[in-house]
Amino acid sequence: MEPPPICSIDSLCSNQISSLLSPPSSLLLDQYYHTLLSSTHSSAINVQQDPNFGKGVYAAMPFNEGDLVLNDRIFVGVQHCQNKIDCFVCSFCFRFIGSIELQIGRMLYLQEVNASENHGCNEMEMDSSDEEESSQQCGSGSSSKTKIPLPEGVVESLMNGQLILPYSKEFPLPSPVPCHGGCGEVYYCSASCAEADWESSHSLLCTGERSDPARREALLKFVKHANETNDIFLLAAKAISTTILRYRKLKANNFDEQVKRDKSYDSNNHNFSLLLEAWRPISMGYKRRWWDCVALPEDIDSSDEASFRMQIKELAFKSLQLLKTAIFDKEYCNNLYNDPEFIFVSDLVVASPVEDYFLYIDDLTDPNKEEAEKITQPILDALGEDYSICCQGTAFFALQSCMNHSCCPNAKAFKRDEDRDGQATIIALRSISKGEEITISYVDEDLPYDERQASLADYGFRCRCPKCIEEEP
Ligand SMILES: C[S@@+](CC[C@H](N)C(=O)[O-])C[C@H]1O[C@@H](n2cnc3c(N)ncnc32)[C@H](O)[C@@H]1O
Repeated sequence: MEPPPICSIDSLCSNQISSLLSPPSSLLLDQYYHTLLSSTHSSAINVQQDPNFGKGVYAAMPFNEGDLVLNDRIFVGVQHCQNKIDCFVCSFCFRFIGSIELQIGRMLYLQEVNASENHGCNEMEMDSSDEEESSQQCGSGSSSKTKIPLPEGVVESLMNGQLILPYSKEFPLPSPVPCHGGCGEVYYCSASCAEADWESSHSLLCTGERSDPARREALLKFVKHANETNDIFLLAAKAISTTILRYRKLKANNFDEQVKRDKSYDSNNHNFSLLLEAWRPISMGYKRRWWDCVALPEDIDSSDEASFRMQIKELAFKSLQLLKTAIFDKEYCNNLYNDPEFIFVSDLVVASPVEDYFLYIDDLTDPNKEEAEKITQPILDALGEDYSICCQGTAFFALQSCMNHSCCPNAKAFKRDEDRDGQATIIALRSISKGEEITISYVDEDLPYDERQASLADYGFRCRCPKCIEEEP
């Protein structure tokens, strides 16, 4: 197979690219995380470096079992393509929107359309998920055998608000706010989320009538390619767009000041340092090349690994070229990011209010339960197991991504009842003393030693936590 062509930018700007990709200095790291922790009021933790494990998160105060250690905001995140059929969520904070009726009606309607068109997205799904995981990820249709369709017109009545389900008022959801760029693709839980998303990335990625027609066409090609291959490219597009927009903002704010201060300043150098500044949240994160760390799918023999990796490397290049055509920014593209290195991403999960609703109905006592179930049972039968599908996606969390793994962790990522959006919530599993490292488990820590190491190999490292050192044969 032909290796992908090397873009001339690599040779023209190789110095700048390598300076962007080189690991940040300890001083920069300390300054960055100090500022990030104070701006997010996360005074309970700090980020320190260890010669063996790199960055890690440490307790700046003691925690008791069950205490909240960290609520980490999403820096960039995307909902998985197929999950969009099942869960209608805010495109910025991933909170469920609309109403219980709209969630259910929309899910049943879109599952039906999807089944009849029979063209799923992510046909070449290639993240570390195994088959079971990716069927959960796709959600739709996973339990179609046990589903009993609703009488005609019911789905429509759920979607248009004519049918109100008993007790659904106990689960109010924010009204959907459409994207003001007019793309009709994304919705939000509030005007402030719509604005924040527009400002941070969507103004470059919107395919609505406010965008230039040539760009729109190029963007649609990029999105189609991502949907047909791997939606990690959509996350990368958000990260790149966020950087470009941060850069433009920094430049606009700094330019006049610099000219006033220093009439002989070198604008090229200055712009490059602003670009570095804009890229900082990503450059500080833990990064690896995507095609190197994607787990080898089970149906691919290890002797074919090299050609598999070459194939997905080409996919990444193709995706990057399509994105560049769509959101070309001369200064950004000539200086930054021609090499799809990817930040360490985490799963994004938000529990479904539809599941909570049916659990609530189940907990009612007769005669209220009996009365409610006359209406809700046929709906539950139509949904099958899909009634509990949660919002799933991938996101980059600036602080959570600094947390090292341990097979005997003292904290875990856990959604509490009040956590209704995509933020990463970390809870103490036991008492943690001040100064102790806070660790989470990336895999099931109850698996035997060999299986843990095999699972962690998908994350690209061999675990050296105290439990593994002790159990090492
Ligand atoms: C999400 S990052 C954690 C933060 C990272 N230490 C850093 O410097 O940014 C995951 C990476 O940290 C290292 N790491 C985390 N836990 C480890 C462990 N238990 N044993 C060995 N390396 C570990 C591995 O290099 C892994 O790929």
